[in-house]
Amino acid sequence: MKILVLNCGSSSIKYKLFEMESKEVIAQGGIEKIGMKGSFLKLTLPDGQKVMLEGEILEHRAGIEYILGVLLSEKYGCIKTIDEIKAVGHRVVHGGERFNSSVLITDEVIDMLNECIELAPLHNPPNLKGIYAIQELLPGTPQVGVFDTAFHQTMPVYAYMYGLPYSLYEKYGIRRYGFHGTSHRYVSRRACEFLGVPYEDQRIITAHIGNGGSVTAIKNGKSIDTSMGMTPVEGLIMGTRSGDIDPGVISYIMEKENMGTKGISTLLNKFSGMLGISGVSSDMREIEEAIEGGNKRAIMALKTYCYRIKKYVGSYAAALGGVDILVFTGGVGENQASARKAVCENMEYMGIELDEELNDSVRAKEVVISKPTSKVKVLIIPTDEELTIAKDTVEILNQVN
Ligand SMILES: Nc1ncnc2c1ncn2[C@@H]1O[C@H](COP(=O)(O)OP(=O)(O)O)[C@@H](O)[C@H]1O
Ligand SMILES: CC(=O)OP(=O)(O)O
Ligand SMILES: [Mg+2]
Repeated sequence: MKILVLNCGSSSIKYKLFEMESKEVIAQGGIEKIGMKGSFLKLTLPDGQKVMLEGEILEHRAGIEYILGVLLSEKYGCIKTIDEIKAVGHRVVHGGERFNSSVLITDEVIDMLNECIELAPLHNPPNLKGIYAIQELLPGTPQVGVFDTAFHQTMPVYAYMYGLPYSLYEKYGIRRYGFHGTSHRYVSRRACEFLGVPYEDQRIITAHIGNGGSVTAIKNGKSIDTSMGMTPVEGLIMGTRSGDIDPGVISYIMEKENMGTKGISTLLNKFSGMLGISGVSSDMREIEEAIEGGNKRAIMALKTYCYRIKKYVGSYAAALGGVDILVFTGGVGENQASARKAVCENMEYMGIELDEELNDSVRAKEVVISKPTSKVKVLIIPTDEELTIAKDTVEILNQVN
């Protein structure tokens, strides 16, 4: 059975087509710069080769049509007819309090997703565009929504409530929701399978550090706290997002710089984080290059970045009453040894003993990187949000059929 997974962002669409019997990815790629000059589709061929196909892709529907065309094409395709795609699974960023697990997309669900737009004005509209496009282009094909927020719906009230007037929670749903749930769920479970321990009685901290990043505390298989909040800007310092700051700073900047709400939101989401501190880039590889060249601000940015992750690990150890497993994932977590080392440094008191040599020599594979004597097992688990979405999609199809 073939399942198409879509991750529709504001200017991009990532896709993977899975053959579920073998869990194999039979086609993958992404469209970037939708609605801008120079939009293109980049696909990875089965032999790993990358191909760029340029095209005027003005909106999401056209993008998905383009993707389906490529999947069917003689040159780069892998299916003969469109109905080989049995279902489509979508990454949906914000499910509010309405969704604590993946769902079959119905008209009622679409109405609820529209209600969640206010909570995630940047993320949910493109997700919905992807759903509408499939309704039109593949009519009758079941669609499943897999939410970033769903896994964190188990957080206790004292972890998700802000210190604000309660009426704002009642009126607008202002509370902490958390994101990257699909990734935290997948890597925490995989880590337990890999170690051969029961998921249901472990205290786990997962650090998903990519472009966006979040840390989650998982107790007995349930998320009990996570570093992102009502929006994905809270918590860690990220590629371009500020993470935690004193809320007083916001009104101060707005006043001093004569900035409106749009301006401050763009500043915190797009021009802050590693990019803002270093002045070099939001991309960790470019930061590393600058550090090698002795760039002081890049060095400071990386220290600040790692220190924030370390503080979350420490606070979640407190929330969990101890830690059994610490997992690193995401582009940085999987690949950058120096960040993992900085996070784990001087944490022996907590039972974290990193095998530094091993940590330096491994990347992007499932591996234990702590010493055998370490009380906390530290692991790298490459995340696979798309496979998780595809599996959820099959599970839901089986439930409704
Ligand atoms: N080999 C590497 N070494 C260091 N950082 C890397 C490496 N590969 C990827 N990264 C970093 O991972 C980040 C992107 O992570 P990823 O999880 O792919 O992002 P996204 O949140 O967009 O899915 C970038 O900062 C990138 O520089
Ligand atoms: C929700 C979110 O922050 O996602 P990403 O890190 O992929 O931008
Ligand atoms: Mg990612």
